[in-house]
This record gives sequence, structure tokens and C-alpha cells, in this order.
Amino acid sequence: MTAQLEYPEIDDDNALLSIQGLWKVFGPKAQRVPRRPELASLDRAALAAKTGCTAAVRDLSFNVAPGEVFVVMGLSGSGKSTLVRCLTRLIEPTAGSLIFEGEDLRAADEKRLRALRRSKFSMVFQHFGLLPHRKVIDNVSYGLEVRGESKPDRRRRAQEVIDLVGLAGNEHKYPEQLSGGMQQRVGLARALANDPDVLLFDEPFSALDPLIRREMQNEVVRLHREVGKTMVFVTHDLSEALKLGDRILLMRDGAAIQLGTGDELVGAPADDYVRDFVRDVPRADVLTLRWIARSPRDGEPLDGPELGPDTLVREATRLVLASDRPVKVVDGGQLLGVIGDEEILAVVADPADSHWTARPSDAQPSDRPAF
Ligand SMILES: Nc1ncnc2c1ncn2[C@@H]1O[C@H](COP(=O)(O)OP(=O)(O)OP(=O)(O)O)[C@@H](O)[C@H]1O
Repeated sequence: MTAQLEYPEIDDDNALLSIQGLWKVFGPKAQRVPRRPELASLDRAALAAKTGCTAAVRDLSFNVAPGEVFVVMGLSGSGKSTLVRCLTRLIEPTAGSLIFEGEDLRAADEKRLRALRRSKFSMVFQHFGLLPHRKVIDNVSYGLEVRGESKPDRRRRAQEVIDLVGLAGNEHKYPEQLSGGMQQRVGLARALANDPDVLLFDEPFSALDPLIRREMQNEVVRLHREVGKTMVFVTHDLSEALKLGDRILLMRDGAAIQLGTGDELVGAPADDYVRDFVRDVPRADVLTLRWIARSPRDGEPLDGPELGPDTLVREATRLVLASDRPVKVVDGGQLLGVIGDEEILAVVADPADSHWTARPSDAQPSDRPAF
């Protein structure tokens, strides 16, 4: 049985970014596809065969909360890059609405869009996009220059973000003198220099080797903690998505397959596709106690140790196995359920390829933000 934990959606009023019915169709007479149900309902391959069109993004609706790290994940070709470019209309959507801070972005003219892209959004790309003939400090301050800020202001702000991303001492180097990881730090600093409301990342670390990649992921986690920016982060890497994302949108062939927190995707996959996707994830590192707590049985002692519902199974394992009493899962003084060896071992000893799903828990995700 699958756990049915409901995380309420962020409603439109408190969303920073609200996307409704978004489509991007490439190909001849693309506009007709979202409008005509007999075309809109075709899967990607059938649509391509019938019309020559590709639905890169199909009928996506979701809200992004202020301060959230929203991850868009999917295999190559699933539509991630197209989606993230549609958000600022670098790619013009075919249908749907885009509301940012209450403003209808699809109604914005070119001038307004340019201003928004300059002041509210910053993008970090896979291939850094640095200007090779400019020093680090001048790459970082480029956006401020375009915005017409004075040289002393630019320098001050550039230095601030260079320090923030750990590039101090490299201000006067040229990009080619830096390693890939350092170049991406310049990309990050440049994106932060504008003090945008939203940072958009398109597979920023895919070109980096695994160690540097992990280091840069940690850097994003740290920066998010320090500057608290809203982030939309595109990746095809599940572990990256789980590490960074408050919520993850899993896409396939342009459509949304599941939107949820990492533990929801792992604990309650929406279908076999998601189940396959998360099959190799070490569940004990992702699932929290709220997923495995059960109601106490008749006569069971309730004087065991207490843990919070957001404790990872991995962190609770030692205590649960060492305790001769069931561990109580307690939230704000309220008993949500108990956990014994059986519940822990079902997760920890689970072979990677078994069809595992969390059991329903009495625990309520009451301490989650109201998404
Ligand atoms: N300009 C275009 N013209 C026609 N088809 C396009 C265009 N851009 C993207 N597509 C198609 O749209 C689909 C989604 O592409 P997109 O690049 O958004 O996917 P992705 O998930 O970002 O993949 P990747 O990780 O490989 O970049 C693909 O089938 C792609 O071939």
C-alpha cells in the first residue's frame, strides 16, 4: 500500500511564480495543438506522426513558493530546458499563463521583459557563458554595468559576491585560468550580483567531474541558506534533485509525472515510471520517520525514547535497534506513532530492486510549509 501523505499545494495568492496550463509546441501551426483536444491528448510520438510538431512542454501547472528550491528533473528530452526558458519567455510559450509576483508575464512587452530579466531573474547555465576577454571581477559585474550602475557600486557589489562564493583572490584572473568548478563559481557570482528574486539553473554542474560537482551542490545549499533566494534548478540527476530540492517536478515527454518532496517521490511514487526512477535511492537516507510510523499495538509499552517525525530513518536506526521499547514519533508533544525494529529493517534491509512502498503513517506533515 502506498502512503497517502497530502502536502497542500501552494495557493496562487502566496506563490512567487504561478504556472497554469503551460505548453510549448515546436513545429508547424503549433498553436492548434493545445487548443484542439484531439491533438492535445496525443502522446509525443503520436503528435509528431500526425502533425510534425513536438510538444516539448505539455500542460504544466505548478506554483513556486518564495524561498523555495524547486527542482525540475527528467531524462534528456523531457522538456526541462524548454520549461525553464519559458519561465522568462526566452522561449515563447505556446499557451498557458505565467504569473510572477502577481504580474502576468505573458502580457509583458519586450521592454518590460528585458527589465524583469535584468532585475528579477538570473540564469546559471551548464556552459558557464563567461566572457573570455574579461577578468573575473568584470564578468561578475557585467550585469550591473548593463543596468547602468556606477563603477564604484559595481566593484563593491562584485567583490561582495566574489567573497560569498569563495572566489576571493581570483578577481583579476581570466576565465581560462580557472578550473571548471571555479568558472561555475564565477557564473554563480554573476547571477547573484544582480540580487535577483529568482535564480534559474539549467544543469549547471553537468560538465563538472563528480567531486567538484558535489562541492558545488554543497555550495548551492550553503548559498541558499545564506541568501534565501528562490531557485528553480534543472537537473537530470536524481541524487542532485534529492539533495537540493524542497520539491521536485518529475517530467517525462514534456508532461508532469509527479510533483512532490523527495521523500514523497521515494515513499509514494505516482506510477511505475517514478518507482523505476527512484529504485536505487538509498531509502534510509531519504525517508523520514513520518513515513514508517505505525499506530501502537494493544498493550505495547509507550515509555520508549522519542524522536521527531522529520528524523531520517538512517539517523534513527541505531537508537531504534538498541531500544527494547518502541521509539515514539512525537511532534509538538503529540504522539504520531511508534517505530520498532521491524519498521526500520523494512527500509534499511530493503534490496534495491524490490518494489517497496512506504506504509501509510498516522503522522501528519504538519510542520511543512503550506505549499
Ligand atoms: N527549437 C526546437 N525545435 C524543435 N524541437 C525542439 C526545440 N527545442 C527542443 N526541442 C525538442 O523538445 C523536446 C524537449 O527538449 P529539451 O531540450 O527541453 O529537453 P531537456 O529535458 O532539457 O533535455 P536535455 O537534458 O537533453 O537538455 C525534445 O524532444 C527536443 O528535441
